Amino acid sequence: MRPTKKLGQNFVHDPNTVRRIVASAGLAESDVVLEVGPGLGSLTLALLPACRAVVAVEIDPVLAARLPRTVGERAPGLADRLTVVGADAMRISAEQLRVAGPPPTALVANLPYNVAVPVVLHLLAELPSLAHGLVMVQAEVADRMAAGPGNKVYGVPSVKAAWFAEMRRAGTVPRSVFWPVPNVDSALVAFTRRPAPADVDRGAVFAVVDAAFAQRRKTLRAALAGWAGSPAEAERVLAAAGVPATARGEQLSVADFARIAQAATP
Ligand SMILES: C[S@@+](CC[C@H](N)C(=O)[O-])C[C@H]1O[C@@H](n2cnc3c(N)ncnc32)[C@H](O)[C@@H]1O
Repeated sequence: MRPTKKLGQNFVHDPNTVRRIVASAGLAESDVVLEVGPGLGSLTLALLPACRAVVAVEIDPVLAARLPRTVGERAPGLADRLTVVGADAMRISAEQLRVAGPPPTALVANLPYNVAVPVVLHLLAELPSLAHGLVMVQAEVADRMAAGPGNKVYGVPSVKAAWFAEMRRAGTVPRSVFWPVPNVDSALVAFTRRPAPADVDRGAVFAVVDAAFAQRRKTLRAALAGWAGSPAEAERVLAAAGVPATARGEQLSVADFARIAQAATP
């Protein structure tokens, strides 16, 4: 096969890395694992003995068609634990996965790098059954996903990820374990879902986050003026939320953003 860059096809050929990913994922025997982008199946083969079932979502029809055969040849005793769904993980619905079997409880994936953040956010939003997981992503993306307020790489992905789960870095992975070798290093991010930080519409909170970081260097009074309708209204909402109007988005936690959205909700 010829790997395509567009689909982020860099395959892990190192058995130690694959074992490390599975060990770091902290799977229980009862877990149903959602694997995004199984590719040639190296991670899939290591996941199957460690959990109850694997649902593998692969966008590339050639790879999706080939995977059951690979598992049938390499791990015939475990082949009935695998379901392959040929689909785009960024758009997949809970309903599409429901027909594939029991709801997935864990996400474990070596993600296609160009869409890693939107895939993780989409799956956490769409599948409330996902309680924990471990993903391999580009090292800089891992930093951003796990960053807290005040960190220089804290931004939209950090806050949105924190809405759904506690995210933490779980080690780095050298580029040499991939074929073809990518021009970036990778890192692991582990997560555990947590209750939503507030009883407020997620879309409303994310709209505040997008507005606050669209003009990162500005104070919230200025950055949120367009979102609120005017600088005065932004100031009123911020005061009601107990957030200083002179603060910047990069200083706020997801709970602060939730309070701002709540204060703006009639
Ligand atoms: C980085 S490779 C990982 C392959 C394999 N898991 C491994 O570790 O060797 C990413 C995989 O995701 C697939 N992929 C890319 N975009 C996708 C999408 N939107 N939905 C599902 N799979 C996707 C690619 O075809 C590729 O197989």
